[in-house]
Amino acid sequence: MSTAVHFGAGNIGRGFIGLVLHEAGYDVVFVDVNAELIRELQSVDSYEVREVGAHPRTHVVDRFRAVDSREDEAEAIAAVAAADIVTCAVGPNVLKFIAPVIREGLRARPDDAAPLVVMACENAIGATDTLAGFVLEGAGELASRAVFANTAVDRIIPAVDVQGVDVVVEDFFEWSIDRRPFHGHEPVIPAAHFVDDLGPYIERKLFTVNTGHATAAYHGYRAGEPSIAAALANPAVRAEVEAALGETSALLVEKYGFDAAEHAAYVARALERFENPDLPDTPVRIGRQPLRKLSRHERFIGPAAEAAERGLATDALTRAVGAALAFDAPEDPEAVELQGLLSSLDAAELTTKVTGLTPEHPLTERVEEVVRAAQAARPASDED
Ligand SMILES: NC(=O)c1ccc[n+]([C@@H]2O[C@H](COP(=O)([O-])OP(=O)(O)OC[C@H]3O[C@@H](n4cnc5c(N)ncnc54)[C@H](O)[C@@H]3O)[C@@H](O)[C@H]2O)c1
Ligand SMILES: O=P(O)(O)OC[C@@H](O)[C@@H](O)[C@H](O)[C@H](O)CO
Repeated sequence: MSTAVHFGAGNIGRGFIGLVLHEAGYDVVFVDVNAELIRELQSVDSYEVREVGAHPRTHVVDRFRAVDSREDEAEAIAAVAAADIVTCAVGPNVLKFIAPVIREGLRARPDDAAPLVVMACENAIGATDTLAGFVLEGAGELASRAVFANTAVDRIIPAVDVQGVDVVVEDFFEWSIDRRPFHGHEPVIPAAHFVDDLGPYIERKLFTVNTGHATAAYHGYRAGEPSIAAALANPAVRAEVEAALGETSALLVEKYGFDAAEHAAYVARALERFENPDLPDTPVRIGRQPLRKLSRHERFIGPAAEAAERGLATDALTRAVGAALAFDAPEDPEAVELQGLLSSLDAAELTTKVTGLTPEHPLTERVEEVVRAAQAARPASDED
């Protein structure tokens, strides 16, 4: 039996990647550091993945086990050493923390074992390359023991409060995997699709689905909307989302030669997905970790910088940056840190630190303007 080790038994782990690998015939080993989640997974023989939307369907995942890598790192390492595939969905900022377990798992593999397939499933460009860098740091000799392949993952899974470890997901998913590192020996995962060039897929997804989602979330949050559906029902918010996606569409169509009508249909589908009435989602989940989302190669500055370099419009994307700067959800550590930076740095310092834009970049002046506006709009407080 083939085995897949998946790091991150959260929404994507259980509701998307773990399910797809299970249905591809793999025994799945979930590795997580959330002790309560692992205990819950260890206490059941199966869990349900409930697809909601126009085509509702329920899947049962029943060939898995769960390991708490904080409690029992040796077991997690042994699972990697014996696995055929390792995947992860932990968040891009967490890759460095799972790398040592994967590294020691690689080291423990039999010398004659087939190379381990390693694929990060994160909302970030080149996430597997980033993971590979951490895994092989000081262990370059292990490179021949693994095949690292970048992927793009797309399925909206909010943190719906369901009983136990069942997961509610949208009735759509897309998992695109770069086939080039496999040199013709791709793993058999029928529901995934292997592509010769992942670039267009990951940028289309990140700069359409995630840019649109985050634009709706940040403008919606600032407008006081409680859900993403309500945000998109707010005409002013919807206009901002459509304008921002108009700008990323112009970039993607020019950069990759996408058919404009086909891309417009992809955008329209994304908006429909956001509004799924059976999938309550919130601005706070979608806007989580604003410093990550405002960083240089992410869903706002990534496309806006490239659009500015091409002389394309960026006003809506920079307005979305302004809305993101007002995201002060107290339960989000990055939102709290961002508000601290807004009060302690000047516009130029904050722009450089948060967005990674150089002072001479054609987008920088416009971003500094929205930073100054955000700083001026912040309520005065004692410590300011
Ligand atoms: N939820 C979605 O709609 C969605 C869709 C596509 C992509 N993504 C991406 O998938 C990734 C995970 O998102 P999610 O929504 O599943 O988040 P999540 O919070 O539901 O799951 C993340 C899991 O990682 C675990 N984790 C944290 N540190 C760990 C460590 N050191 N070792 C092992 N596990 C660890 C957490 O305990 C949690 O269970 C993110 O990159 C996200 O951007 C999410
Ligand atoms: O997961 P994040 O924090 O990168 O972004 C929040 C949402 O936009 C994201 O989870 C989407 O639901 C997902 O990327 C859809 O495929």
